[in-house]
Amino acid sequence: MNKLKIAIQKSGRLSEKSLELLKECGIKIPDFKSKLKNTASNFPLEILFLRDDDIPKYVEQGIVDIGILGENEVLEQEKNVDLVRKLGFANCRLSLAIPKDVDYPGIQFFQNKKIATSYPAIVKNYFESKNIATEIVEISGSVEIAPSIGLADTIADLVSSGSTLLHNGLKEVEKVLESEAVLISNRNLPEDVSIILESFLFRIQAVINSRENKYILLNAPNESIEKIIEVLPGMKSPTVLPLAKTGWSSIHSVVRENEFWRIIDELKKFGAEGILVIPIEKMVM
Ligand SMILES: Nc1ncnc2c1ncn2[C@@H]1O[C@H](COP(=O)(O)OP(=O)(O)OP(=O)(O)O)[C@@H](O)[C@H]1O
Ligand SMILES: O=P(O)(O)OC[C@H]1O[C@H](OP(=O)(O)OP(=O)(O)O)[C@H](O)[C@@H]1O
Ligand SMILES: [Mg+2]
Repeated sequence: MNKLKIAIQKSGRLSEKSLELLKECGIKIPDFKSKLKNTASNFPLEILFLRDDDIPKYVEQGIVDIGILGENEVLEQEKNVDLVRKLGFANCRLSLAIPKDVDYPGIQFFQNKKIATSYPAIVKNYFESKNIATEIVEISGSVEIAPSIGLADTIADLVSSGSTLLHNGLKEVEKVLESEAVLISNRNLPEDVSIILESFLFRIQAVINSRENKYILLNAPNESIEKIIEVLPGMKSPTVLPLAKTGWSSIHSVVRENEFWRIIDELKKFGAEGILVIPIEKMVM
């Protein structure tokens, strides 16, 4: 039987979360730390552990069928691959930063400036679209050091918490793009491999749904049930069960993680009590 071949980052910002995703999809990889190529024991998947920069090329050439890496790297390399789906981790942005004591009047500041970056193609396209002439200095890491050693006037690099910029005397002035981990695929997958990919994506969807949602249980006076149901969407509609105490019911539903606190406040207003919120292991819609 044919296998789906996936490339994930060997070590770095994406590796742990990529492996965690496979694990939550129920895929077992024996002895994964010591082998750069491995086979899952319970799913037709072969895993290659690579430098993230090499993944787009391998996917384009069909050496692997799919890969997990940062959207920033996919955009930079402009390879012929399909971006299949976003994965909701390794969220960051590619931003322009300048020395913190320098005034920033607006994007024209960058006219004729030297910009150090590991993302020359993205930065070049960005400034070309704005008709601003710049000189790009390509470096592969420790980009934030460039202005302080006279290598460039400014930088374009990935930012998440902003602490690297802060510790290197820089301030963020423009966001070029937002990025997160994505799954990319070769454009000409054989039929049997596409079928395995579909089944893998189905599992990923269930895992991501479960991460984005919580199961909620609460008790409410019967006269509030209608109002409470209005704020609790549920997968179809909430489950309502009578409690032993007359005039009261237990309501069960699913809420989105990012709406959770707003919903809780409304529920309390309608007299909800004993609210329990439980993580969901897997969620198939
Ligand atoms: N501070 C951050 N917060 C969140 N995500 C980040 C951050 N920095 C980088 N990333 C994401 O993680 C990806 C991998 O980053 P990492 O620093 O591990 O890459 P690398 O040094 O090029 O690794 P490799 O050794 O595999 O070439 C980046 O392309 C980006 O998508
Ligand atoms: O805004 P922050 O939370 O400080 O994160 C930003 C830093 O993270 C990334 O580097 P990383 O630590 O992955 O090192 P590397 O570039 O050497 O791989 C990025 O290149 C920035 O330097
Ligand atoms: Mg790399």
